[in-house]
Parts: sequence; structure tokens; C-alpha cells
Amino acid sequence: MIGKVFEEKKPLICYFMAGYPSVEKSFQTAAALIEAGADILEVGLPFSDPVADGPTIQVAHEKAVKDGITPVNVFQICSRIKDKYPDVPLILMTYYNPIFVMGEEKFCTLAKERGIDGFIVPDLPPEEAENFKNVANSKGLETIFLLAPTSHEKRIKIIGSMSDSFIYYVSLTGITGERETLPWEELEKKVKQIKKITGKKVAVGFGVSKKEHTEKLSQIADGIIVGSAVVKLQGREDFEGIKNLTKQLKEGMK
Ligand SMILES: O=P(O)(O)OC[C@@H](O)[C@@H](O)c1c[nH]c2ccccc12
Repeated sequence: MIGKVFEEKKPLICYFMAGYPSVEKSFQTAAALIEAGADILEVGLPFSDPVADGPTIQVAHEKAVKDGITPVNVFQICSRIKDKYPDVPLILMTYYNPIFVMGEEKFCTLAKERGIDGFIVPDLPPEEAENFKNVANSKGLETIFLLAPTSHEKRIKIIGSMSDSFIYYVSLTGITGERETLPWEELEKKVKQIKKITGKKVAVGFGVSKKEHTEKLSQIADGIIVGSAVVKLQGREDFEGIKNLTKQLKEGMK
């Protein structure tokens, strides 16, 4: 399902935090994103120690964890989104610990039942991911892996063989968060290199927050990912803002 969307277009992939600032509001966020044109949703699972996340997404993790949002709640939110929008792929973005606690088998079974299509697990290195990938794939769930500006050829090959429909290229070294500008030259070079070595689709995320970015990025990447800019508005319950942002970003990709 994820691969099909990439074949049809360059998708805009929008991250939001499940259960933030409440279960209902996070569902409304997802609905606003989809109705304004998001092609794929990346669903954030609240976690106490989100090491790769910047301040905006950290705040969301913290509040949702404090409110007692559990993986089971997140699955319920996913299933509600899938019931209403069956054509929109859902990628669960979670740190590995919640998977470990529930057990890979049970976690993947529930995820599949609840309409999730794949996973991004930023703290699960490919060397340790074999079992999880096998369990996920055996249930028809994809695993997507990340590459960064610091990744060399050997790493690119490994990730190329393990990442299913696409590879997530992290545009810059650091944590998630809106940026004024992106390292365009390096980005273009690296995405070309990754595509050449792996033959896979490459979606770019980190720092994307405006039309100007998606305009340039759509010349380079096969898909674009936005997170913090969405989560900031989500925290303010500004659903109109979320729709406007999504439309603007999509506009840049035409
Ligand atoms: O927030 P940004 O800079 O727009 O980047 C997307 C990012 O938020 C999303 O994909 C994401 C959220 N948490 C993560 C942890 C690791 C890697 C990626 C992510």
C-alpha cells in the first residue's frame, strides 16, 4: 500500500502525535491532514525518552505520556483513522522500547489488525532489526529505515536491502524541528547517491516547514516528510492552521 502511493505520486508524509493533546484532538489532526492533502500519515507513539526529537515533538511526547496514552490507545486511534480513510497508508513511528515491552509478535499482530501499514523505528539499527523485520514482514507490514548525511556507502547498501518501499533520508545531522533552510547541495548529492546505490525511493524529512522547502525538495526527493511544523499547530488545536500548512506544502510540490 505504501509502495503504491509512491508509484502514483511524490507523497507528502505528515507526522503527528497520537493522543496529543487528547485522543479526540489527535484524531481531528489526522482528519485535517488527510482532508488537506496528506498522502501518508506517520503516527507518533508517545514515549518517555524520545532521543531523536527536538523541543516541539518532545513536549508532545511528554504530555501524551503524562496523560497515560498507551500503545493500545495509539492502535485504537489508527484503526479509527483507517476506518474513515482506508486509502491512506499509516506508518507507525515508534522507538523500540514499547515494541520490546509488548513483544514483537504481539505488537505486530495488533498493529496489523488496527490498520497500520509499516513502521519506522529510529533507534533500532539494522544490525539488530532482523528479527523485528521478519516478524513485521511476515504479517504484511513494512519496515522503513533511516539514512543520514553521515551514512557511508556500506551503510547505504545495508539500509537499501532492509528498507521496504522507501528510505527515510534525514536532511541534516541533529534532532527533529523546523529549520529556516536546509543544506541543499549536500542533500541533493546524497539523495542521488542513495538512489543510485539502492535503487529505492527516497523520502526526505527533518526541518521541512514551508512551501519554499517542498518546492526545492520535490526536485530532489521522491517524497517529503514534515513533523514539527504539524505538531506545533496540533498542540494549539489549530486545525485550520494544519489544513493551511498541508495545502501550502502540497502546493510547493506541484
Ligand atoms: O520534525 P521535522 O523536523 O519536520 O522532521 C520530521 C520528523 O518529525 C518525523 O519524521 C519524526 C518524528 N520523530 C522522529 C524521530 C526520529 C526520526 C524522525 C522523526
